[in-house]
Amino acid sequence: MTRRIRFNAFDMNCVAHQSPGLWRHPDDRSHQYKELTYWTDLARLLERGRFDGIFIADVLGTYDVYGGNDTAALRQGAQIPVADPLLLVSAMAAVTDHLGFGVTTGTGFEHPYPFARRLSTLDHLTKGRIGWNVVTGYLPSAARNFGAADQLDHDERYDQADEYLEVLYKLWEGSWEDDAVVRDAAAGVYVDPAKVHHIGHGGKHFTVPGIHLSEPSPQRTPVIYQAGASSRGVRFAAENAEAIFVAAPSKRVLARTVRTVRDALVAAGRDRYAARIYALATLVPDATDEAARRKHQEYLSYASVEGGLVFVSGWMGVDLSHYDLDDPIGEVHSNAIRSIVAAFQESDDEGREWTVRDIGRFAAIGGVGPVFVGSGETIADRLQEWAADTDVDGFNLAYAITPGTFEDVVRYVVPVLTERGAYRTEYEPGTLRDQLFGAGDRLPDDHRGARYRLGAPDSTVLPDELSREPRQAVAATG
Ligand SMILES: Cc1cc2nc3c(=O)[nH]c(=O)nc-3n(C[C@H](O)[C@H](O)[C@H](O)COP(=O)(O)O)c2cc1C
Repeated sequence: MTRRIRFNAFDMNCVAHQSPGLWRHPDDRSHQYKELTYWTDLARLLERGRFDGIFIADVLGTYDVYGGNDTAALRQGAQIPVADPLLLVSAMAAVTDHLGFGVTTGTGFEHPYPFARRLSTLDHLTKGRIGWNVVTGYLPSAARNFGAADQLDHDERYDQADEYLEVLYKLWEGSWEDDAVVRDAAAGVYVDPAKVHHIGHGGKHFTVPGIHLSEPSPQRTPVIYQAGASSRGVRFAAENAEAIFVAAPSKRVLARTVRTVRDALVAAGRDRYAARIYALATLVPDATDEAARRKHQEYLSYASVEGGLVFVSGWMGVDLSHYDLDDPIGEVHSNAIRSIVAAFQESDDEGREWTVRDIGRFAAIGGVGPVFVGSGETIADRLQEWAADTDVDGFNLAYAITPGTFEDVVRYVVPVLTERGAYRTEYEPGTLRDQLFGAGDRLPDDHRGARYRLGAPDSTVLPDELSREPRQAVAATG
């Protein structure tokens, strides 16, 4: 049977998300990120292309690792200025019916209580099309602006994220019963208090005794996305994620990453295919291979190696301005994104060692994923070959220019894959989770979040008689 390929669009509320320098291209509209019409036009386009969703990245700091300050990042517009990802969703949801929304927020910067409500609100407003990309952060500049001297240690950030998710699962899955809202006009009862439960959470980082503020939304827990690829990150993803973003510069590294992730899903007691895996890639299609090659060359003429190094320094947590451009990357220790360091410490698919210049040039279009250039047929061949050889479910598509790259994908690549039976011909009905797995709107019973449902083993819900006592009494027992 022909293997089906899925697409996600990768964007961010800023200019030239993963293509530093390309904001100078005359056809790039990324500087219009401040206008709703940029986002609503893009959402319509992606839905026309039957993408699974749009994934909106975010950081809460500047890329000030390169050169030890934020001068180069600002000059390059390297994900700065950057605006809020969540506020874009309602507008895009209003002009689409099926497109999913994967929004990124970090677990280190906001208390889970108001965050739980914001995502429930978006799940209601999108009719169940919201996903959350759980990130633990990697920029020390973000931590500093929240009052810390530095970010927590790499693995500790994941430990804290574990508890963050525990609080959220308790609020989303265990607080309100499905039939709690009765809207009984005759009896004058809007909510049946017996069906709303105080979650009773007390942990190392958070104390949340009360109820969730929102009533149950179509999916309750949003689709959980994750992109950590270190060994601790993979364990976290395997326990929580339903969609996993991976990024690797070569097919060999990608295949190994996917195998590791799928093995980890099994080790976490889940099915090998319980999470959809999307690999980062940038496509440069045109009517012919030759036209696409010319277009790629033109894009490269705008790409900024310095901008690429600003990003990679931030991702690696290593100031690459100290290296000679022709130095190999060698042995470095990272407290940022360990998997990216490891990926570049391997030779590329041709067996060459990566130098600092190679990395800067490579990352200047589409970050650390491959760039496929050619006609729709040529690119479809590559995507099908990579999917078959690496076992990914699909691709998370960065852009060289926006929306031009996505227009080209919808125009040249989607029809070829569809013709080959490798791409969906229409959206299935239902929520984002149902679109991804065809197994309903809610988390499956073998997912970690299900353990916090009312009556499930890890529920800490307070007994009714305690939670409905006058507040004084509850405080005394808590
Ligand atoms: C494709 C991809 C997209 C990511 N997007 C973000 C993002 O938007 N914001 C962020 O803080 N981290 C982002 N990350 C970083 C990861 O979520 C994770 O925090 C990081 O990889 C560190 O974990 P690791 O060392 O386990 O890989 C992304 C990683 C990848 C591979």
